[in-house]
Amino acid sequence: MSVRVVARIRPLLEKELDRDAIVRADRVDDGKPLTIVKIPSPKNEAEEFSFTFNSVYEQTTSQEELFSAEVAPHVKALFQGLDVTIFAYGVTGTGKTHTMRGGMKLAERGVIPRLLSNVFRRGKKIAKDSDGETTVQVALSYYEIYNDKVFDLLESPDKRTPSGLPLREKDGKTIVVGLSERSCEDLKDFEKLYIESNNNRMTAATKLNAHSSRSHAILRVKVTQTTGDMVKESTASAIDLAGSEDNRRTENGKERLIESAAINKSLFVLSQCIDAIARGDKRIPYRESKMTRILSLGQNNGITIMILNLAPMRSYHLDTLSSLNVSSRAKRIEVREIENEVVFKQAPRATAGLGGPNVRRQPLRPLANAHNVHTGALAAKAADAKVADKPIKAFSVYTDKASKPTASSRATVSAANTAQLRRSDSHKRQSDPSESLSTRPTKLARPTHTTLARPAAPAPQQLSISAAEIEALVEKKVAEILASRAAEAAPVPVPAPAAAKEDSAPLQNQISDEVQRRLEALERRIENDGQDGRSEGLRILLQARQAKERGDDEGALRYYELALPFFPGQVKLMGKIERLKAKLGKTDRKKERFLQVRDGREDKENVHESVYGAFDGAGIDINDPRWFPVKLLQKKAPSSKTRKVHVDMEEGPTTPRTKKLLNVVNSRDLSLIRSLHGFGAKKAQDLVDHLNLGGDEESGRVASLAQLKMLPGVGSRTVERAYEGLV
Ligand SMILES: Nc1ncnc2c1ncn2[C@@H]1O[C@H](COP(=O)(O)OP(=O)(O)OP(=O)(O)O)[C@@H](O)[C@H]1O
Repeated sequence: MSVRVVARIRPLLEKELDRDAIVRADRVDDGKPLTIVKIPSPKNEAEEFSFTFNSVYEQTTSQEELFSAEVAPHVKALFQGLDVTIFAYGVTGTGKTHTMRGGMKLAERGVIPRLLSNVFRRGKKIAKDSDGETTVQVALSYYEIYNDKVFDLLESPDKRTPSGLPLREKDGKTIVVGLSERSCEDLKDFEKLYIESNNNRMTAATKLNAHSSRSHAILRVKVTQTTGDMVKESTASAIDLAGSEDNRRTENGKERLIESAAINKSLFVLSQCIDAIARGDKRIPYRESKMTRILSLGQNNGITIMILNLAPMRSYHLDTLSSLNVSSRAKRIEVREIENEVVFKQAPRATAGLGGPNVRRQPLRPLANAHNVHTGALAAKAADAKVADKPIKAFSVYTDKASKPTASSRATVSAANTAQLRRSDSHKRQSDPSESLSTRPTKLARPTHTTLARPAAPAPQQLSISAAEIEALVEKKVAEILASRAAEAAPVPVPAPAAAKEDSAPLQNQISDEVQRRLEALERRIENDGQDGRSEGLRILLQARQAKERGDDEGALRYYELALPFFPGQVKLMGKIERLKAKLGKTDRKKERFLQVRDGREDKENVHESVYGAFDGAGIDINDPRWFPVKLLQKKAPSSKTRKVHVDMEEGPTTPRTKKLLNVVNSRDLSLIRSLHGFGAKKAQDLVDHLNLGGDEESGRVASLAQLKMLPGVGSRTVERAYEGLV
């Protein structure tokens, strides 16, 4: 499975003015292809956000150029049996339909007709080259998902039922019951069908765009190649997604809000799936929305191309940032190292403010969560319900490649912005070593946030930061640094506890030089810790936690097991492993029994005995340090005290200590027996039960230590420990 995420900036439309264009394509270096989208910060024009993609297509890119670069190369793969899925994602009016469907003129035709044209051409060539031995059939289905309901676009709208077409599982696949499929002979055939069915597509007016598409339109092109008995089937899916705009800026009515909630939910799941595919996760949450479920997204070997459509206009500013953010998450894995960079410019640009005569599209209310994926309240709710801990945007922050920010330029960054940046920096990844050094997130960048956050003049509270507060700050920062390290190694950022972030926000703005110094010292300490493997272990643990949080139990188990050698004998960690194993049906009962001992669910004191008694020869490698701390494995030579006990038990006279021990045992008093070393609750209870079976206190009396050690469940080691414990 592979994902490619590209951005396409549409040209200015007739009434749009050049001076209102704020989105531009850029490259990491001269001579390199365009891979960066740059957009100013809505809060501070002096700052510019950079989002990196696999490829960026600027305003002048023609339909032909886009198709040749992004889709045509995969037609071959389609005929080799791979599934190809192409999405157009973006805000209403950014050119999704133009990209996928295009105009009527030949040059304006979009991805879909070009794809079909290529498919028919290649199909014919294959048939010809095989002298007719191989036949190629092309069949289409075309449907839309509107308000989470599936409607067949090849059928007339009056045949629709309000609930849409049902889904069923068949042979492990999700099928849309009753969805029609039409075979297509050639391009003309296709165009006729496609034009007809597009008329059926649900469109509804929103304030943003009178022809706004409020449904996802999915065209599936099934290619069947038959050679004798051999049948090869593959599917190309082209999806024109519904607009991803923020409801709060569209003044939608109730009906539109319901539509938007459904759209946002499915787009959210889509972005999660794309992310998961790109990370190479085993678990893709494709079942969580109808669209991804029907597409079985990420379930087969295949190629997914996501085209992010962008309007260059200022009036789309916040929505553009939102969708850049979503798509960059998807892209992050492909271009791992330099996504979502925030570039601090040297000096504020003398650009116009956010207003302007051409700002027609949205009132630019400053939204605190400008970087959220879907900022609509309903979407947030849906997202909360589905994924309680949606990963935070992974903004890497680095200094402008031309020069590092000077003190003065740093000072231009507002505290609010830096708080936002700080939140994200904990998820920063390492730079791609292949990138020039100047473009890499510099180490300087991370601590700089705190410097940036420092008010120009020290606030009075700054002086009142107590040692405890500094400690708390340092703690938090360490957690952030560790999380950041983990994020560098892991594909997905760890969501740091929201509460902690909220708490720290006001304080972090007051970070003093002292804190800064201590943070640096701590960083160094963590670096040094790394040498003894502990921080590596912590990093793996964090990865495990991330996997667990995204519901990937298999992955979590793998990481926990990997972390175990760094923390041999760690009871909690082993407990986690066993619980996960139990959940995944992988429990080894014998190991579980051992863990009961280790967890204190069984007698901890008796661990030696349990190790050698219960597990000896039971298939557990007791020399495996993952399971047993070395200390416990080394059978110690009996101490002089132990030897004394042996003598005492076997042949020596009854000492006061022996008497005392036997008295406790013979008292049959549970709490007294439990107070003995080596006697946990269960062992004590077993002993009392056994003694009670033996008759009254006189007849059932234990007369010697040798007799005591013969009792079931007691053993010589227990007796030794109990004896030693009685000082
Ligand atoms: N690359 C382009 N070249 C020329 N015109 C374009 C381009 N992209 C978009 N347009 C024009 O911009 C307008 C909006 O595009 P389009 O309808 O494709 O947006 P959309 O994202 O599909 O919107 P919706 O979500 O409402 O369907 C249309 O008039 C379209 O012709």
